[in-house]
Amino acid sequence: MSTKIVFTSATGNTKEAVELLEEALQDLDQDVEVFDAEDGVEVDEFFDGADNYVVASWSDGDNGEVPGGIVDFYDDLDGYDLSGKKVAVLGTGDTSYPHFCAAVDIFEKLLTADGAELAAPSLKIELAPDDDAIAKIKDLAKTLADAD
Ligand SMILES: Cc1cc2nc3c(=O)[nH]c(=O)nc-3n(C[C@H](O)[C@H](O)[C@H](O)COP(=O)(O)O)c2cc1C
Repeated sequence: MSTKIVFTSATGNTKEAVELLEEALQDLDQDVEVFDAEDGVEVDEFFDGADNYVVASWSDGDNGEVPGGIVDFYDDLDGYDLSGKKVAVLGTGDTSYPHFCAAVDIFEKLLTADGAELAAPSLKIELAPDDDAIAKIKDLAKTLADAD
């Protein structure tokens, strides 16, 4: 099985979560490709050639927004046909904001509206991954590896 991951991270928490997911998938003999959204990954190139697709983002704005680093990707996804694609969403956030991990909810809504199927429940992580979050990331990797 293969997984492509696109992420955005400003201070490193989401990047760390993505690196942990990449390692966990590789430990399960999965093929993994990771893309930083700030490098300008195109939606049609990203959603091609893998079994699973993961979108990972931190949350920005007082009421929760998609960060600037991944907003072009987000905008291009609006109305895109993702039927038949298996996706998962993860994000880091801060529970002191009114909408914890808002970008996770925003992406989950858009991806499913585009017809994608959730391969795993969305994963929300408080700031940098702690032991509990690391265990959940490993569970996510296992779910993705087992998805058919
Ligand atoms: C300007 C700003 C707005 C934020 N808004 C939210 C928010 O609405 N919800 C949330 O859960 N976290 C919010 N956060 C917290 C970040 O999402 C959190 O620190 C995250 O782990 C940063 O990820 P990164 O290290 O990958 O950049 C905000 C942080 C900043 C700086």
